[in-house]
This record gives sequence, C-alpha cells and structure tokens, in this order.
Amino acid sequence: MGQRLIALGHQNPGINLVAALEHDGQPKLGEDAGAIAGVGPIGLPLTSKLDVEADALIDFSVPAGADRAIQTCVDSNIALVMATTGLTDAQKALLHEAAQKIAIVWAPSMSLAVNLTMKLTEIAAAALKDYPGGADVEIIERHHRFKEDSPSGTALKFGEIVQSQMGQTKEAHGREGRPGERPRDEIGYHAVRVGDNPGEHTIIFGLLGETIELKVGASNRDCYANGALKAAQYAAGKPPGLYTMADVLGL
Ligand SMILES: NC(=O)C1=CN([C@@H]2O[C@H](COP(=O)(O)OP(=O)(O)OC[C@H]3O[C@@H](n4cnc5c(N)ncnc54)[C@H](OP(=O)(O)O)[C@@H]3O)[C@@H](O)[C@H]2O)C=CC1
Ligand SMILES: O=C(O)C1=N[C@H](C(=O)O)C[C@H](O)C1
Repeated sequence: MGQRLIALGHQNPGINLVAALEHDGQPKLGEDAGAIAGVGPIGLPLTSKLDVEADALIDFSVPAGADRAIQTCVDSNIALVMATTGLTDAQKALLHEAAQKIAIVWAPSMSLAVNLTMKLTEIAAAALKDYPGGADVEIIERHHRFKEDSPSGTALKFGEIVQSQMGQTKEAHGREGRPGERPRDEIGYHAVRVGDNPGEHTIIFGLLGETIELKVGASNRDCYANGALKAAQYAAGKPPGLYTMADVLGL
C-alpha cells in the first residue's frame, strides 16, 4: 500500500508528499521512495522518523507500527489516517484517546465502493431485522495470500453494522464437524486467502425461499490508496475527533 500511496500521491496535484516512513529495521531506508514505488526518483528518501512539518500522516502498516503512528501524530499535532487493520482493543482505545487531541480518520477500508456497500448493508439489515423465520447473515471475504489478519477489518465492520441493526449475539468463524443446525442469531465469517486478490466482500442475507447478496470487489489496490489520500486532505486542519470514511466521502 505504501508504494501505491507514494505513486498516486506524487501524481495528485492536491497532495504534497513530505516524507515516506518505514520502520527502523527496513533495509531500504535512505533509498528514494519514488524509485521504490516505480515512478522514478522524487527526492524523498525512505526514513524511519518524521522530522519535517506535515499536515497529516497515513498509516498502512502493522499493529506495532500503528502505535508509533498514533504517538507521532499526537506529538507533532498532525492529523492521522489510520488504515491498518487487526488492531488490538488497547490500540482501539488509544485511537479514541488520541482523537481528543487530533483529527483521526479511522476506517478498515478506504474504498468508496466498500463504504457505499456498508450503507446498503445497513439498509438491508434494518429491513430484515424482524423477518419472520429469521435471516441468516454470512460474510465471505477474499484476499491475497500475504494478508496477515483474518477475518479482514472490513468483514468485521460489515458484521458490526449488521449486528447493530439485527442484534445477533453469536459469531462463527468457518464451520467443520457437526456444529448442528445454524442458530438464527449468529453471524458467520469466512476468510479466503488466494493469490493476489486485492479484496472482495460478500454479505449474504439468507431467507427461506430467497437470498440477497451484496458483493463488492476491488480490481486493484488504488481504490484504497486514493481513498486514504482523500481522507488525509479531509482531516488536515480539522478539529480533533474521530471521523469515518462516510464523513470523508459524504455518504
Ligand atoms: N483501510 C484500508 O483501506 C486498507 C487497509 N489495509 C491494511 O493496511 C495494512 C498494510 O497492508 P499492506 O500494505 O498490504 O501490508 P504490507 O505487509 O505490504 O506492508 C506493511 C508495511 O509495514 C511495514 N512494517 C512492518 N513492521 C513495521 C513496524 N513495526 N512499524 C512500522 N512499519 C512496519 C512493512 O515493512 P517490511 O516490508 O520491512 O516488513 C511494510 O512496509 C494491513 O493491516 C492491511 O489490512 C490494506 C489495504 C487497504
Ligand atoms: O490487507 C488487505 O489487502 C486489505 N485489508 C483491509 C481489511 O482488512 O479490511 C481492506 C482491504 O480489504 C484490503
């Protein structure tokens, strides 16, 4: 994601890239970030410390990196776009705390199509919450083989949206053996890891007699990078608070 952020940020006239950050142990520190991202040298060496003025920082890294990103933004009083998934409960609490001091856009998916599908999911879940006989909700996600967290942050967010409307109390992560009849008040999650898939989510509402499926998929990762750049523009200069991609996109 870092490489696409650099490439698309460099091409975007509304963005001025001032630093490209990596962790202390990254062997490419000092190399030009544009060259690494495939757009040719842009005069920004990969660095592990933010030592220039900036309006916003975008974090696509790992949970350990997210901690440092939050601290850097609070210390430097700059806006944060938190795109990293798989955060611990303690890190989520830290984000809420930091949002008292700085503007933070926090979303498991920066994609317009995904965030719009979240709205559609909310509508479907609200409409089906009292459906006679019950509606079974299953969420299937597919991602590339390199993904470290499962299920995806986006799948969990879809589940949260469904749960907020329909009130399910149980979760199932895959099924095997003889788990028996499916409880009505369960959300099922299924994480598929295949090749270089940039991300697909399907939310199934299964009724007796018919089925609704909401499906959203990326063709490449630029939807996430462009969304994150838009979120940075939105958050720069905003008062402290926790903002969503729905805020950024006006959904
Ligand atoms: N919100 C959204 O729209 C999206 C979110 N994501 C999320 O973003 C995150 C990154 O995804 P992706 O780019 O595919 O992952 P990658 O593994 O390709 O990149 C992770 C980057 O973080 C670096 N890193 C590793 N350890 C640390 C550390 N301790 N501190 C700081 N940086 C570190 C890695 O460096 P090194 O190469 O040396 O290991 C690498 O550059 C994931 O959580 C993913 O789920 C992804 C796409 C969209
Ligand atoms: O790791 C990825 O690739 C992605 N991660 C995010 C997630 O966990 O939801 C968003 C997107 O689906 C791509």
